[in-house]
Order: sequence, then structure tokens, then C-alpha cells
Amino acid sequence: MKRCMLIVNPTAGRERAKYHKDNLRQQLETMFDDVELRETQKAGDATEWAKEAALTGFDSVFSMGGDGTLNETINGLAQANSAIHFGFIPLGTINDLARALNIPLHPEAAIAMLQHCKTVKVDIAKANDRYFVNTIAAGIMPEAVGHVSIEQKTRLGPLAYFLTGIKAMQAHKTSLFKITTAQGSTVHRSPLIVVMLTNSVGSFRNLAPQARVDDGKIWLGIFKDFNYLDLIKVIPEFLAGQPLTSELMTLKTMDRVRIELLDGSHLSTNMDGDEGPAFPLDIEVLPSFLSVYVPA
Ligand SMILES: Nc1ncnc2c1ncn2[C@@H]1O[C@H](COP(=O)(O)OP(=O)(O)OP(=O)(O)O)[C@@H](O)[C@H]1O
Repeated sequence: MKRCMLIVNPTAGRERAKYHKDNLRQQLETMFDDVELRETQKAGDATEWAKEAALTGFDSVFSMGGDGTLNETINGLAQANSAIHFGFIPLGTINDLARALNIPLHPEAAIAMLQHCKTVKVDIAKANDRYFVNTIAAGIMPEAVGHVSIEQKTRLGPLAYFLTGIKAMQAHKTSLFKITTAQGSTVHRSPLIVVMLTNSVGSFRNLAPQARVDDGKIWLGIFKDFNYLDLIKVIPEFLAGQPLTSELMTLKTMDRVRIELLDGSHLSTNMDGDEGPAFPLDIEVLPSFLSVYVPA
């Protein structure tokens, strides 16, 4: 008997799950003998339930929600260390993994996609004791976007994060980072570092356009200490989708990295859209860990 657990965050995406969960359940009932629907009540439920599903013989776990719900579900699967299949219906503002995998961003279309789907392998990474599937960022921009309001997100979507980030850049604040890989250590003064696993970051595809979900690599972007005028000059190119040049950002790949803050400044991190682990960060890729349902 094929069993599927469906984890729904009723609060995600401005409470839109209520319009789509029954459709999704009906679609899943055509694919599985048994579908167990659970609605999260608090942070942590999705992690606990995904882990339980993976450890108790479910064939697949699906989640419906924003990037926070996606990240929590993946943390549960990773903690169980099980090769269970995973599907998700995006309801959030950014939905980077859906963008990277060409999963439709509209929930109805994403549910319809399941009529003709396949699974592909997707890397995840471990940062200290937590897992992520898209990004970890640290610097002035992630600090600022952590304060974007629900009202701004609703009105402006991904642009809310972009505009808030650009505004934050005016403060011209940098930190001193030590980056250690198998090749040795380097020190960088930077306003923003971004660790990426996919080619979609904050909905933009110009930071690591060559990143593939299953390339087994961590892509590390270290922004240069540029001034506000330089930034203003590149905004039109950035919005037009041009890749960032090496004058603005150094891009490196690796399979593990340690990132330390050297100047004693306090900087929080942002992981897959929510607050991430504290410095120092020890990050390691887990190649092809997930099997994810995508359009056939
Ligand atoms: N019943 C609930 N009530 C309040 N918070 C919940 C509940 N269930 C889950 N959560 C928490 O809500 C957080 C936000 O969810 P999620 O990121 O999926 O949606 P979102 O914030 O609307 O999406 P996005 O950030 O992409 O716009 C999750 O990290 C989760 O811990």
C-alpha cells in the first residue's frame, strides 16, 4: 500500500491553503492508496511530521506553504536520513526552489502538474545542525529583509525584498569574513555574502546562473565593498537579468566551507527566507539527497 503524508501550513501565503488543500488531496488520492493530511499549528510541526513519515514507511511527503514550511519539511526528512520522495506546492512570496525546478508558482497549476510528473534528485546542505535547500545569506541586506512586513510582501511580492535590500545598502556597512575551504583560508571585507544551492535567490537568477540543483556544489557569492553610486548604476542590468560581474561579486564553488566573522560584529543569518544559524557557519553539501516531484 502506497502512503503519502500531506503537511499543510494554514497560515502560509496569506492563508491561501484553504482554497487548495482539498484539490491537492484529491490529486494525491489518484497517486497513493492512502493520504494523511495534517495542518501545522506551530513552528516545528512540519519538521517533526516529515521525520515521522520518513521513519514510519510513508512513500512520499508533500508540503503546501511558503519557503519556511519547505525548509522545515526538508529538515525533518534530513534528520530521518531517508530516501523518501518529496513534493511541494508553493504558497509563499519567493518560492526559490519552485523557480529553480520549473514547478508552477500558482498553486492550482502546481497541483495539476502532478498529473504528469517525475522525480529528480536535488542537493541540500547542512549548516551547523540545520539543513537548507536554497540559500544562507548574511550581511546588511538579509538583516533588512528580515523586517519586510506582510503588508509589503502582499503588495510588492519579491520586489519588496529587493527595494528593502537596496535601501539597506545605503548604510554602507561591511563585515570581515574569514572563508576556509579545502584550498585554504581567505579574508574578505564585504557587505553581503550569499551561499547558494540553486540558480534562484530571492527570485533573482543573476547571482549563480550556472548553479544546478544536482551539481553537488555550494556556490558562494562574496559581494565587493562597492559604493551606493556603483550600485545604482547596476540596478537596471540586474533587473534585466544580467549576471552580476566579478567587479561586484566574487563567485566560488566548493563542497564544504567554514565562514567566520572576524571583527566581532553581530550579524544574523537568513536561511531559506527565515532566521538561520549563528556564526561561525560550517556548511557541507549533501549531494542529490532529495527526490523531488517536478513537471515531466
Ligand atoms: N498554524 C500556524 N500558526 C502560526 N505559524 C505557523 C503555523 N504553522 C506553521 N507556522 C510557521 O509559519 C512560518 C512561516 O511559514 P511560511 O514561510 O511557509 O509562509 P510565509 O511566511 O507565508 O511564506 P513566505 O515567507 O515565503 O512569504 C513557518 O516557518 C512555520 O514555522
